[in-house]
Amino acid sequence: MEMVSETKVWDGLHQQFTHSSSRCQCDMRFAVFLPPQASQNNRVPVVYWLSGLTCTDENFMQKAGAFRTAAELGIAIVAPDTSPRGESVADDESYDLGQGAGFYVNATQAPWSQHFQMYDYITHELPALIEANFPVSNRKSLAGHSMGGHGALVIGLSNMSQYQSISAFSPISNPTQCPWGKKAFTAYLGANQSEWQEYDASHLLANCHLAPPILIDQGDRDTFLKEQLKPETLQSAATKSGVNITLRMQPGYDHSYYFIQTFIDEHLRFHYQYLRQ
Ligand SMILES: N[C@@H](CCC(=O)N[C@@H](CSC=O)C(=O)NCC(=O)O)C(=O)O
Repeated sequence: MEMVSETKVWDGLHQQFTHSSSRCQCDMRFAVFLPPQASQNNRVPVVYWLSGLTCTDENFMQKAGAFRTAAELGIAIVAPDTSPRGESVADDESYDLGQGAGFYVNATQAPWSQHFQMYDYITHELPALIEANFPVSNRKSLAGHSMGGHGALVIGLSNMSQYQSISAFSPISNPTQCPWGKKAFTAYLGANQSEWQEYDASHLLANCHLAPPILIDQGDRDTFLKEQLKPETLQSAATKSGVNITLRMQPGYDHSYYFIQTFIDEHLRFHYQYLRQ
């Protein structure tokens, strides 16, 4: 691991790193916020934040305003990049495919499959790296926005014993049935749509009987709401399986980090209930 930056904030530390990823076969970048309570004698729990399309490790850390409450509660935050990157990594000229748009899946199709293994990277490689190198415990939760909300729901619902809780802002809730998801899944997973289901939160939720606590916030003035996000499908899936989720429609809010900034404290306090021991 190589440190790229270190900055004191709210008595804690914001740090950025690059490291060589065995799963993605390239250098990957992530950011960490360590609260002041973190030390080798006091390992703190972690919220993994998964960002949306076009984001890097920096969008959430710079725009969400999460550090004051994370420092108060003693929660570390890890924000990975949203895809592999680099000149030797496959890309597409559109903003919703390729670099910056990894969709948290393990790609099976050329040219993506060599590096785009984001599901395994987020689920296995990154937590192992974080737990080996930082003063954190193995108690962890997932949160994310839009494409990252999809990632948080899919990874949390598929690995329930690993995560204490899941939250999402404006998640892509039914990616097999929306334009962003169809485009990405066709490219990364191929044309056989039965291979897509394991990465669709609505499908996973409809077919499970138990889930970690789930909180979702969605702005009703989000321009992506009807065509791309479809939270009503997630609610129907939860109703079908009898799993309880909290889905809050927030009047007047859009898809931006202004919305995330408004409710991030509530999401951190939600996770804290389940992360503290
Ligand atoms: N056309 C826009 C679309 C990109 C966008 O809105 N990205 C969101 C996530 S959308 C779903 O995953 C985002 O978080 N942007 C970064 C930010 O800091 O706001 C565009 O090209 O920007």
